[in-house]
Amino acid sequence: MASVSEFYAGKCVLITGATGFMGKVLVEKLLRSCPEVKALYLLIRTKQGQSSQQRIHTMLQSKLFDRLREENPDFHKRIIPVSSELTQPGLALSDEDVQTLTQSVHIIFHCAATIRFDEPLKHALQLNVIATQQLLCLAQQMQQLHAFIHISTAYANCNRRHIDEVIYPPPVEPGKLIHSLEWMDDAIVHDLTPRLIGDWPNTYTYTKALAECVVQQESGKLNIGIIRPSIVGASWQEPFPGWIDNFNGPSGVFIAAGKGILRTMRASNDAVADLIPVDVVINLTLAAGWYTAVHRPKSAMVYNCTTGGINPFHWGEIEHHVMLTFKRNPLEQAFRRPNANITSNYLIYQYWILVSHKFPALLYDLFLRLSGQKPQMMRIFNRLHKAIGLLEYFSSQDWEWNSDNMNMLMNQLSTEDRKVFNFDVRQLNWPEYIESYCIGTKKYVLNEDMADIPAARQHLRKLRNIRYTFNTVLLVFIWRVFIARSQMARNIWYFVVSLCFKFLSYFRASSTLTK
Ligand SMILES: CCCCCCCCCCCCCCCCCCCC(=O)SCCNC(=O)CCNC(=O)[C@H](O)C(C)(C)COP(=O)(O)OP(=O)(O)OC[C@H]1O[C@@H](n2cnc3c(N)ncnc32)[C@H](O)[C@@H]1OP(=O)(O)O
Ligand SMILES: NC(=O)C1=CN([C@@H]2O[C@H](COP(=O)(O)OP(=O)(O)OC[C@H]3O[C@@H](n4cnc5c(N)ncnc54)[C@H](OP(=O)(O)O)[C@@H]3O)[C@@H](O)[C@H]2O)C=CC1
Repeated sequence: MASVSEFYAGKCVLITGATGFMGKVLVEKLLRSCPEVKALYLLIRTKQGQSSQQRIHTMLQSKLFDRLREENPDFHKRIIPVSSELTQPGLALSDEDVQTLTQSVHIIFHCAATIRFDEPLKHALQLNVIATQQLLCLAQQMQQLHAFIHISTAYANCNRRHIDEVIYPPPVEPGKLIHSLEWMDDAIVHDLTPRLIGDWPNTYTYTKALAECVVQQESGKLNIGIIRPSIVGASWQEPFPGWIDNFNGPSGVFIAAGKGILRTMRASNDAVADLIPVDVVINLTLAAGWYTAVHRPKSAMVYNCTTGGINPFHWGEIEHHVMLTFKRNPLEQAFRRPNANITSNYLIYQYWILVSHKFPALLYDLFLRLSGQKPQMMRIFNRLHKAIGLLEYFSSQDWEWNSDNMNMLMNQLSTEDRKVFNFDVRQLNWPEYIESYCIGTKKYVLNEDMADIPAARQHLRKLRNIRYTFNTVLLVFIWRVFIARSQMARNIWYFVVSLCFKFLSYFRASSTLTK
């Protein structure tokens, strides 16, 4: 049987969402590990005045492609950008492009989606469900298509505790919802959203559940694979450890904690933190493309791509390793020294929000006002609170995913493919991974130079001295106010001072005697 890279040789691959976090890693890995692949058709919309060609050109300059550029400088020749706005009828493809795609594409990887938790339902439905439906419709017309791989999420069924590798019945018939929302204006949909999404925490997970159902309904004779990654984090090994380029999921939390802004968050210490490195997800996705095309399973195969059941790690442990890493490798211009704690107790959480977030923000904004600058800290904290509020659902509980298909797929690979397309998360060393993840946020998200770490450490020492001074002044001030008002406080104060004095005299006398 052909190996994975032999299978992709001479094949034309269509990818949506190629400019996104996972899409980029997919493009890079496909070109690097399957160098004989014929062409990658990337469906890209124009954005901020940039055409799809210009956007690809910019994307390929990024550090992510450094290794590939070195190994194969001509790699870009296999990339064919196709202008497409997925929320438009017919995916806004030109007739010419439809013809090319239907004649030549062999495998589709559908990654595009809106992953915002606060996306208005109509838009989330348009992109995550209707666009998927349209892409499947296009796929049905493709003459040589071997496999359609849909990227879903492990949280599409987060209303359940135990999640098998099956497509569950949808919360509502997708077609009916699409028709009902068509005539409603945005305000009505907004008011109805909580009722519609029911047990789901946001429009993202809800529409991803509907999308899976659409994939099943519209699959016809297509060979379908559905990949359900959990919380996708920085790369573990490839193209280099720690690569990450966004603030989504835990990355923003790590950065905010490293900068000393975030001091507390609601999460359960003992809940499993189901992070999965992006390169693991992409390796599994490519292997699933191969398996689906070669074995043509009768019904859609679902792959829960998670770590919790195989190599569990908990939020409490993540907190410990994140703090350790940022103390050793501080971020530049930190607001305060990194010191964050997670708690599942609502009252304790509110207390720390007040004392460690709001109070310092107020003080800092006061300082900014007094020095003639625009206050900004309270605004930053309000946004941070909104973001961590949206993540809380995922960090405060855990789920149990069955990953039999992931294990089955691994057993189907040759020894060589298991190395090249490694998704064996038993080998993942969590403390090492979390360290390289945090360093990755510093290097690739914040573009900070590792050579500037001594200066960042110096800045932390300065912040520590400011804190000591501030605390001492505050203590003396409070005590002075207290002493002025209470006879008992004065008596305690005189007692403590005389005790110290006596101790000092005794210490001096005994040291003179011993000389
Ligand atoms: C206490 C420390 C120790 C840590 C241990 C505990 C950690 C617990 C972490 C728990 C994490 C749990 C994560 C669970 C996620 C599971 C979900 C399922 C997985 C998936 O299937 S999909 C991926 C998940 N999707 C997301 O993560 C998207 C979530 N984001 C949003 O919905 C929106 O961004 C949000 C939060 C509503 C904010 O919207 P808005 O205010 O409109 O801001 P923008 O998004 O437009 O961003 C503007 C600007 O700010 C940057 N940004 C975004 N987020 C952050 C952040 N957290 N910190 C700093 N900066 C951030 C963003 O990049 C934009 O910058 P520009 O330069 O582009 O303007
Ligand atoms: N990140 C994670 O933690 C997880 C992600 N997933 C799933 O993985 C997939 C990829 O996620 P991720 O890479 O993180 O997401 P990103 O937000 O990074 O990327 C989304 C991609 O979709 C494209 N896109 C969005 N809207 C349109 C549109 N109207 N027309 C054309 N293209 C569009 C974006 O293009 P543009 O650059 O033009 O905006 C971008 O390329 C998604 O299906 C998501 O549900 C699943 C589990 C976890």
